[in-house]
Amino acid sequence: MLNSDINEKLVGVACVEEGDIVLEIGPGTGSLTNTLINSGAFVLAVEKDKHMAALVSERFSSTGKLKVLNEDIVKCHVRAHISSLVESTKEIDSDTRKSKVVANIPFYISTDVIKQLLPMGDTFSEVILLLQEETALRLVEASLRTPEYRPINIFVNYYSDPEYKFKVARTNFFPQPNVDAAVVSFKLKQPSEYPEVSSSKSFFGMVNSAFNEKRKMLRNSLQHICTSVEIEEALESIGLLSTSRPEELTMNDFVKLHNIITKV
Ligand SMILES: C[S@@+](CC[C@H](N)C(=O)[O-])C[C@H]1O[C@@H](n2cnc3c(N)ncnc32)[C@H](O)[C@@H]1O
Repeated sequence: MLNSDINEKLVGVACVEEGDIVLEIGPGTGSLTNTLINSGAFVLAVEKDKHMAALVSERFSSTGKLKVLNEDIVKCHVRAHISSLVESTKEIDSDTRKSKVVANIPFYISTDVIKQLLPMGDTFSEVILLLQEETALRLVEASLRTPEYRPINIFVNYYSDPEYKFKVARTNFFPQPNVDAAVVSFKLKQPSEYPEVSSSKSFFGMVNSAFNEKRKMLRNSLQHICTSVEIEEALESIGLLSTSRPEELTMNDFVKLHNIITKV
């Protein structure tokens, strides 16, 4: 369970307003749920544990502000559930409003949740997560030419504008974990704002191939797409060295490279 001051700060970062629809993941006994409901939100909570789901549902049943799905978030059809909720809240203009995600997630599903939710800019305006601090720093602050720089950084920047909000010391949790946490906000891009690539599948396929052989130069690791000479020419045409390795390219560099080498 999380200290109530931190719940307040977490909800404050999300600027939750009366009538907002908020997805919460793993509500447990409902301490964050309580703060969300008190801020005027309607909460869709996805809780894997049957007993916890029943408990939290019962706790807030009189408010009419909580719907609990007893499901694994990773397998849940989030988009369909949110859009039917938006449809059913008649007084709200469903064309203009966007739902949010505010969650103290189980740390072990962080990567799966990020991969699942960040491409949902058509459904959510913002995803605010309490993550393990190390994960938060790796996702938001990993710099070029460091071992922490990975395909997930390209993924995060492709779909969102991430921001590290604040650290949450382990003493704010009960029971106390062995690690500190941090709150990160991911402002989701609308699908029309995604970098222009012919296919996101082909783009991330190229990024993953590049990082699979991280120590190799791109002119060697991407030879399944085109010849090494063509890769060298493409790199030089976007102002990079022909000997570049994946950790030297920003997300925009990868986009430019992809758009050239998939056309040759
Ligand atoms: C509040 S979270 C834990 C948060 C804390 N940051 C941590 O990692 O220990 C714990 C809740 O998430 C639920 N949970 C765990 N995995 C889940 C999943 N895949 N989908 C939905 N709920 C899940 C658990 O049943 C539990 O009630």
